[in-house]
Amino acid sequence: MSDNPVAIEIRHIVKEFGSGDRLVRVLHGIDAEIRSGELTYLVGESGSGKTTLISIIAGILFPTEGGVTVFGKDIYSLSDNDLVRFRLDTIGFIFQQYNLIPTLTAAENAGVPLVAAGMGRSEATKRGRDMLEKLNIADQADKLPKQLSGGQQQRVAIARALVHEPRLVVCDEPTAALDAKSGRRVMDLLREVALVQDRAVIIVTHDNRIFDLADRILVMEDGRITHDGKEMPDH
Ligand SMILES: Nc1ncnc2c1ncn2[C@@H]1O[C@H](COP(=O)(O)OP(=O)(O)OP(=O)(O)O)[C@@H](O)[C@H]1O
Repeated sequence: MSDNPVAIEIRHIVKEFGSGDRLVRVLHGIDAEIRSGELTYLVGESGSGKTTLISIIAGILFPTEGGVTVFGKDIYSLSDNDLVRFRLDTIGFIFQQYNLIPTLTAAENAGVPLVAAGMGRSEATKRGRDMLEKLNIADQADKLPKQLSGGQQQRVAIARALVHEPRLVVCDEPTAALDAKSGRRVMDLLREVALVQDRAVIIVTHDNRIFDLADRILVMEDGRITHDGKEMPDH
């Protein structure tokens, strides 16, 4: 186990959907710690509960039981408003679908989280542009999403996730749509740009081409964590 400080503490998380006869328990009391300064992967078969767990960690889905502390804040004891604010300030999301706004340029798209947090548009776009520069696509900053390749759109989405310098970055299948080389490049970028001191990155992935790039792998099966280590378990 590494000596890096604990960034996220997950305490006995139970999640149920539905009620009565239709009640399904999807997470069965999960305890785990995610450390800062590490790329932590969450791996498991379809339906094992990965998206449900990261949604709870990211403060977008309330657990049925249990709690989550993110950088010292017990997020489910916050008021709704404080939770929204905490999420905006602290968390960056990268989804498999890029969800770029088609009518905004790349730089404007990258600046969206800053506008959401109250910054003026021109300053937000400038910072969006700076982040695109870090990701080596400054020359695409004034284009609309439809004028960009898939890999370029992916980098705009990454810029958007990182522009407000969130301490926690949550990625759902960030490399699934990419060829092997671009996938590794995205992981290098995440390590370089997102993973500075006091920050944490959680990546949900099925992509065994990038398993060797993890600092830590948590394997989920049927709503439980069944493996926690630097490498995938032997089969
Ligand atoms: N809103 C919901 N209502 C009822 N069941 C749900 C709901 N959301 C998820 N589930 C169920 O919870 C289980 C876990 O789903 P989840 O999306 O977390 O899995 P996953 O590991 O992320 O899967 P995938 O890799 O396919 O995205 C599944 O059986 C799913 O059908």
